[in-house]
Amino acid sequence: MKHFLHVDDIDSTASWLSLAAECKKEPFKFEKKGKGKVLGLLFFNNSLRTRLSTQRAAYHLGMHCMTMNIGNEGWALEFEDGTIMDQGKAEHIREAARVISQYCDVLGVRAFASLKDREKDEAEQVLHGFKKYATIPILNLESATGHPLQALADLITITEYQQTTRPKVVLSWAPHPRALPQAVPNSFAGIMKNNPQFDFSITHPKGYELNPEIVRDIPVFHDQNEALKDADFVYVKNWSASRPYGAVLSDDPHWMITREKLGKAYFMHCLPVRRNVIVEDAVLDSSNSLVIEQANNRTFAAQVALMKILESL
Ligand SMILES: NCCC[C@H](NC(=O)CCC(=O)O)C(=O)O
Ligand SMILES: NC(=O)OP(=O)(O)O
Repeated sequence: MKHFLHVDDIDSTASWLSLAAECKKEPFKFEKKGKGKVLGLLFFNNSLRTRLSTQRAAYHLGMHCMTMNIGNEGWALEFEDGTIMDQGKAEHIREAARVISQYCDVLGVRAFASLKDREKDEAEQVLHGFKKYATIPILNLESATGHPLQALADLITITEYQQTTRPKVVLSWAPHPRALPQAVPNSFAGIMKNNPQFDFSITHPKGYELNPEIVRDIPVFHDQNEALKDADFVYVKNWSASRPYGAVLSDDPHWMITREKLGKAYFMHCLPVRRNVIVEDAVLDSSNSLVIEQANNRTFAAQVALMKILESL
């Protein structure tokens, strides 16, 4: 039984990418693989792309899909052990995960970082709670620290559009009015690190350092203009600071991506994106923007991850 929790669960980039291309060319080629199987999708947070693309991927594989906004519609879940449950939490993860495992064959979970309690976020309390107590494989639909399905879709997109063997890919921070998680930039940096064929670097203001275990030798620039020079792909995302944990230290509009800054590069973002805050209209409305193609590749990233899980059952 294989889970898909992290970009490191992609055991061979080449084989996953070629399977994604096969699925994209002929989406129903493997429609017998999931026959009679049920995919459960649990959302503790909002979603457009992840919810619909994963359902679509399940359809391509002949799986039945059940989706629940567990954060709003389910019983409030307790994750701590030994608690006297006389407050707001009605059900313990120990029962909930085992019960769901009787109804589903694979379980997708979306549970963002709280951005309040670093320890709980880094321990992936929700995702790992389901992994520990469910008896079926778990698919990460964006957790506290990672969004591997997004990173896989992004990798598929870059390989489709790259014009040189070693394109320059830059991950750039951009301003946002709210505090957002580091899950997307962590997984994008992680998948780039696992694929050294790309000339990858990161740019962000001081104080927005990503997880040092992921960043390690990746070049980091605090001067965005210097970082973006001659880039082929500019992947843009806001994230909140690591110290103080979850803080918004800067809303400097000079970090917004403009047409002038982008030059000839392709623009990438996982969506949803705030127009004229993260990036100006002229970029999103130009042929340099790959955001719609990235969102399309979410279906095939999910289809490949589900196929790998189904093969392991
Ligand atoms: N799944 C893709 C991104 C999800 C989330 N973005 C957001 O919550 C943006 C919401 C806003 O713009 O208010 C994030 O950054 O991890
Ligand atoms: N990119 C992404 O995960 O989008 P949703 O949050 O809409 O699922």
